[in-house]
Amino acid sequence: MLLSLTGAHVRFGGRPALDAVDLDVAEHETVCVLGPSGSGKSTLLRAVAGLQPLDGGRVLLDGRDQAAVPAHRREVGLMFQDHQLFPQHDVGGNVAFGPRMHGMPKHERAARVAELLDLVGLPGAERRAVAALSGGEQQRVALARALAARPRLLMLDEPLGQLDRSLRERLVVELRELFARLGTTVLAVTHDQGEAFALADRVVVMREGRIAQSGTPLEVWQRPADAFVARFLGFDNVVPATVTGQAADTPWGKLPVPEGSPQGPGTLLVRPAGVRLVTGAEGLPCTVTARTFRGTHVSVHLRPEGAPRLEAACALRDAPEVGSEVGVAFDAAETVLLG
Ligand SMILES: Nc1ncnc2c1ncn2[C@@H]1O[C@H](COP(=O)(O)OP(=O)(O)OP(=O)(O)O)[C@@H](O)[C@H]1O
Repeated sequence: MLLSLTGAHVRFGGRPALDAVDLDVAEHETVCVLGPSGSGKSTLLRAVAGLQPLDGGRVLLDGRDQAAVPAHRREVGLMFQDHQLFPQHDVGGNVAFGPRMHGMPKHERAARVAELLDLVGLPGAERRAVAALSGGEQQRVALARALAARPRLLMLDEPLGQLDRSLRERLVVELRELFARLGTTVLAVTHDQGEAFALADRVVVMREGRIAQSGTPLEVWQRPADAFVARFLGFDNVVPATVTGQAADTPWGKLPVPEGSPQGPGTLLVRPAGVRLVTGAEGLPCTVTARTFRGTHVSVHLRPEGAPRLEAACALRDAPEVGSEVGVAFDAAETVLLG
């Protein structure tokens, strides 16, 4: 493992910000830490970078305990969300900062800077003023600067935080390609699940200083560990359920569940794609309370009588009007028992 945290604890005024965190990052792996505001993501990065001492547990880089290693001697690069470029330096001066600090000779530095600006898609931008760059360009310069010192581990805090959506979606693809090409090991934190799922080989979901779930994007998406993770991912159709065979008793009535589902009491999730609108008197009667266009589909909000609200994903042309009465049927293939 390139990075291992074992039993990492950090407390602020008695409250845990990191609570018994165990986390491994393998060489060449990109791990994205995801979680709501205040769940401990930045504290985790700062602890690895040596900017935040641990109250318990260990940080190992390449198997070596980092307790006595000061921040500037750890082989990690850190890129913060407000990219903090030096406004008095041009682009080249910003990217060359780390190599200069490490005493790299001038001609080597120039070659390294040119290579990195090429990599991040800003070839020949050395002499441009950072104030004259767009937000996305500044982000790339910050990334080139973080990569310039060739860190063993690159850590990104909300790397694309302030950019608009289309730029973020484009950059996330470019970053993934770049990291694969360079073989960079990356630990990134974000509160944006789309970003995390697009960038990561593995996502780690945090809750109140603890790891709620760790897995590949597909594993976490298909099988959220619990109701918290499911809701954090934006799934709202989550209810208590009791499973017997291939049926579950829920507040929405008896629902079909996949073969092999855990039996007895539990928590059930139905993805919006598994909430089908049916005609006439069939299914669970619901009132349509809202419709939101999502580009590829319409998210339809439904209020059943005396049961928790539901969200359905509908084709654009099939979405019913707000206020209409519809019936709902459930699809076992889109239903998951959590935990
Ligand atoms: N220097 C500090 N002093 C006191 N409390 C702190 C300090 N830094 C963080 N905390 C607290 O520790 C907890 C975790 O904070 P942290 O910044 O790691 O969360 P986060 O997941 O990165 O949040 P965000 O997404 O808002 O950046 C929060 O409750 C926060 O208030």
